[in-house]
Formats: sequence, structure tokens, C-alpha cells
Amino acid sequence: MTATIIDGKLFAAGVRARVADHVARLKEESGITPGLACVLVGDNPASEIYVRNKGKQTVEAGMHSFQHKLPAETSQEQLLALIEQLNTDPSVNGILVQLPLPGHLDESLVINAIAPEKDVDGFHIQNVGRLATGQEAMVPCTPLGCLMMLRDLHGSLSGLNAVVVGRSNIVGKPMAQLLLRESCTVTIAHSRTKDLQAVCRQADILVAAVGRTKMITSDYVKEGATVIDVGINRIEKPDGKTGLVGDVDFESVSPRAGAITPVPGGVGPMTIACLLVNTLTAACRTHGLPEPKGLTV
Ligand SMILES: Nc1nc(=O)c2c([nH]1)NC[C@@H]1CN(c3ccc(C(=O)N[C@@H](CCC(=O)O)C(=O)O)cc3)C=[N+]21
Repeated sequence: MTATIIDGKLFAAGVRARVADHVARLKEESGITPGLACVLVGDNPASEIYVRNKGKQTVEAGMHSFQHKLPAETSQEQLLALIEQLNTDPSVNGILVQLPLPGHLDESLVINAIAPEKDVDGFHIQNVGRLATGQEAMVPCTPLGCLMMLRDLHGSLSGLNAVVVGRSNIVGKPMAQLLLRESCTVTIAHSRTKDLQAVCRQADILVAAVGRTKMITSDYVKEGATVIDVGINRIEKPDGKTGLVGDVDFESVSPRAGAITPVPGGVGPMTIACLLVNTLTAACRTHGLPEPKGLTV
């Protein structure tokens, strides 16, 4: 068997087109243009590229993009003051504070200062609790993107064994919550899991979100399983350029899997597409208008 390669780039383009379509209708029928504010503290070059990309795609979808670049030495009070300003600005429907923040800033305090209904990352404690209890929430973009691809591939996920490797608050835990909501039997595995290979080999759906380059080899994969690679690891290639590799050893796994997402071109583009989805969803909820169909959970 050789795996179907899930084209995240193509899938994300489709999602963005649907967002753009809905945004155009929103403008025409209600005069509303959703807006996304991205806040970047410090000058991490990788973060700058992401934030610029997010801004570009936001504008391409017909929405307003507001970018706030603050110096690395910004104080907690200054950052909180900006968030408060964005919280009360009616033209801003979504607020994203790029992580990680410089070490002197308290990430959880900053995230929880965002108005929950504008928290398009879904990291606010209120959204985490709402997702866990099955209430309407803002859902973290990476897990939401993974779920969209899984639903498209499988239809119903009911009864499938899902193993999520990684227990982070931004991917592993919310991914597990979403899969549980789809009636999967969910296992969260991590670096301390006993016989990780045997646990992973039980999976019909294997989500790798550990941040360890090519850790998942074919020994971890059941024949025909769907493998979702959330890893974004930067490595130096022999030619001195930097390359992007996942947590999955693609060459080893793809002959054995049923379907697999590549890196790059898999989960990454879906993350940004879902950020646009969440911004649109936030705008619709604020104005009591119907949400984009098939794009929310
Ligand atoms: N508050 C916050 N929210 C985030 O969602 C967030 C964040 N902070 N901090 C950093 C991570 C990382 N992240 C990525 C998004 C898209 C790609 C992506 O599109 N990757 C492309 C390749 C891009 C490239 O070549 O560098 C791909 O996988 O094909 C990658 C990484 C969002 N993050």
C-alpha cells in the first residue's frame, strides 16, 4: 500500500475561498468587514514571516488586517494596554498574540486578557473550558485544520482509535478534545508513555505533535492508518539552507500509511486558513449572523 498524500495547501486554498465568499456576502448584505489584529513582540524572524503571511491572507480573504509590532523590551503593562484597546475596538473581531513571547512576559496572563469572543487562537481559559464541555467555543486553529482534513477523508470518525502524540495546550490537548467530540476512542501519548510504538500501532488516526524531527517511523504505524504530521522542525540542510521537516519520517511511513500529511504543505497552511475561519466566525457571532457552514465544529 502506498499512502494518499493529503494536500494541505490545496485544501487550505479551498477553505480560504469559502471564507472569502462568505466575507463578500457579509459585506454586501450587512456592511460588515471582519478584522484580525496580530500582535508580535520582539523580532524573531520566523515569527515575522508568519505574521506577514497571516496579514496577506487576511487581506486576500477580504478582511481587515491590523498588525502591531512591539519591541522586545515591551512591558507587560504596555502589552496589556494594547490588548485592552483591541478588545474594545469594534473593527477588530479577532486578536492573535504571536507565541512564544519574550521571557519577561507572562503568556497565560496575556492570553487570558484577550476578550474570549475575540480569541481566534482558542487559547483563552474560557474557550479551553467551553471546548472541553462541548459548548460553543473558539477552537485552536491547528487542531481545527487537522479535523477538517480528517472529516473530509473519513466522513464519520465515530469509533475509530485515535492516538495523539504530544500533550501541549495548543495542539495535543485540544486535538484530543475534538476527536473525542467526533466519538473517537482517544489516547494521549507523550514522551513518558510506556511502549509508545505499540500504543501508536493501535491507531487508525495518528496525530504527531511532539516537536521531534522524524520521530515517527513505520514501526509506529498500523498498516493503512491515517497519519497527521503537526511537526514544524527547522533543520539545516547539507547545502546550508534551512529546511522544514515534520515529526513523521515521511519516507519510512508513507509506504505503510493509508493517508499522510506532508511537511511542508500539510497542516501548516490549514492553520492559517483556520485563523481566517475563526475571525469570520467571531464576526458572525458578534453580530448575531449565521456562521460559515461546514467550517466550524
Ligand atoms: N498565537 C499563535 N498562534 C499560532 O497559530 C502560532 C503562534 N502563535 N506561533 C507560531 C506557531 C507556528 N504556526 C504556523 C502556522 C503556519 C505554518 C505554515 O504555513 N507552514 C508552511 C510552511 C511555511 C514555511 O516554509 O516556513 C507549511 O507547513 O507548509 C507554520 C507554522 C502558527 N503558530
